[in-house]
Amino acid sequence: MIPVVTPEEMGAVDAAAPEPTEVLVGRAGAATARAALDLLGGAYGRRVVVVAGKGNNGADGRAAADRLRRRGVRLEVLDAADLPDHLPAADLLVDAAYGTGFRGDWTPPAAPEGAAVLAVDVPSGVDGLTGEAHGRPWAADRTVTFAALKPGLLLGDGPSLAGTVEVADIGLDVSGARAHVVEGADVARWLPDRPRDAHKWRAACWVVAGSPGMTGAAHLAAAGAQRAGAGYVRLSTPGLAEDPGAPTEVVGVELPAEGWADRVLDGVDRIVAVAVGPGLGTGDAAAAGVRALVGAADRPPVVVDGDGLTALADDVDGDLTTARARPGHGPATGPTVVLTPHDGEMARLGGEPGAPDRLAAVRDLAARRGAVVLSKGSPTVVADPDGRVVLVTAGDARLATAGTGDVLTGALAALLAQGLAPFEAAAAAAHLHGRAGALAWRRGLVAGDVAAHLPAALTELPED
Ligand SMILES: NC(=O)C1=CN([C@@H]2O[C@H](COP(=O)(O)OP(=O)(O)OC[C@H]3O[C@@H](n4cnc5c(N)ncnc54)[C@H](OP(=O)(O)O)[C@@H]3O)[C@@H](O)[C@H]2O)[C@@H](O)CC1
Ligand SMILES: Nc1ncnc2c1ncn2[C@@H]1O[C@H](COP(=O)(O)OP(=O)(O)O)[C@@H](O)[C@H]1O
Ligand SMILES: [K+]
Repeated sequence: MIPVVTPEEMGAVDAAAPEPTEVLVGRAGAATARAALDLLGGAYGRRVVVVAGKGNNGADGRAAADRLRRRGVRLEVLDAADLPDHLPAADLLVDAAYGTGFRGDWTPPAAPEGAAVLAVDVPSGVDGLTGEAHGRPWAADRTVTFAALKPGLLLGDGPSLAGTVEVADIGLDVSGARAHVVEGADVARWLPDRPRDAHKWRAACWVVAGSPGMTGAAHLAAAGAQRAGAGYVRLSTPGLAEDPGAPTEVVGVELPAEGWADRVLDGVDRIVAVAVGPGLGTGDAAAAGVRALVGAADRPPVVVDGDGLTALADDVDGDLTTARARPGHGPATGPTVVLTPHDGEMARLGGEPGAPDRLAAVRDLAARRGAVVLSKGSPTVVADPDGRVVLVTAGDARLATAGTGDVLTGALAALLAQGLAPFEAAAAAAHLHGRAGALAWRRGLVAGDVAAHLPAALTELPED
């Protein structure tokens, strides 16, 4: 996992550092110079313009300039507060105007024609916390950031202005970071090996989704569960007697349109995880069923999505979502519910989509609900009530097609069924879902393709 530290948290890390700022600036400058040489493909005779501000970000840029000059680079260092209308010609522009201490607005003159742009810590003008661009910052080809990623490099305008991001170790201790970016190696570590004596019931899940005449979401969730490694998938659409369109290997179980939660609770003995909500509808019977199931003291871990989330809107203090799972089902301590809202559902749950500090907003909602919250988007953010947060950057705009959220719900249930704790199951599902989209088609992707490529995403994970 790659640590992610807010500008404010970075201030505390900095204050706790045993070394003086000049030493850290020296290392930051050295890392910047290395990245510059890499971008330039050499040193002697190359032309570099460094735009440096009056704070430590500027100091990093000046330290890099000193090193590059010693290597034979033709250097010009310009004061960010006093720039000409036209910057001199250059092979590389080093953007060291402002870093995490930026405030206000920044609309500099255009970058020199043809010059590559290297941003120091964050592209100047991009808010290190929110990723919001103020003014018209330069779009970097590469950003060298120090000690840890900053949220602003991952959120809002950050990803499109930062280019390729490299984290340079400058000797600061970021082991206390509360947020991380998930990598394939993490997912590989969390996934249990299939035991030699595996049998299908070891990873059985029950998908309760869809409504008569609206079965697509249910099929996609079931397919997501199958392809993310569930041993057995039971599918029920309340009020629907038969569902000939369901995937072949899925076992259909009939549920009445009303009062179905009791029937589910009666039948969950061998079921390790439940998914509820996609396409269920927003009628009273559906909502009552979701509330009764989620609030039951003897249910397996459950992932709630779509209309299931709407049914939980009034459960503002998490009375239902903090119900304990049945002993032996799910983790002995910690949350047993995962909520997977998109921004609209997030608002319905009383969360704050579009909050300036998105990580804090998701963390707050998880704490209030006593549940893991997976906030869908670019990137997806997962928070545990204990304050841990991960960002999943694997997915991209290819996933913006109807039904992909249903696939994610099923995949998440399958990972819960394989024994992952809710926080890790959510993070792993989002990662695999994003990778599945990336491994499928570049254009024309539909949600079923994402399910179909989950095995490829599982297979490409590094050996643990
Ligand atoms: N944290 C660490 O451990 C380490 C951090 N390091 C580096 O330090 C960077 C943070 O440094 P920083 O705190 O000095 O802030 P920085 O981003 O240089 O900007 C603040 C200065 O700019 C000014 N200013 C701001 N906006 C402005 C505007 N629109 N227009 C005009 N002026 C404006 C502001 O002025 P003031 O508001 O005070 O008037 C103040 O003087 C960080 O990103 C990283 O690169 C590394 O060196 C090593 C270890
Ligand atoms: N631009 C994007 N970048 C990354 N992921 C995206 C993007 N747009 C959508 N997604 C992902 O696609 C899925 C959409 O889910 P959801 O909004 O529930 O759609 P649906 O209800 O149609 O299934 C989520 O996993 C979301 O994170
Ligand atoms: K900068």
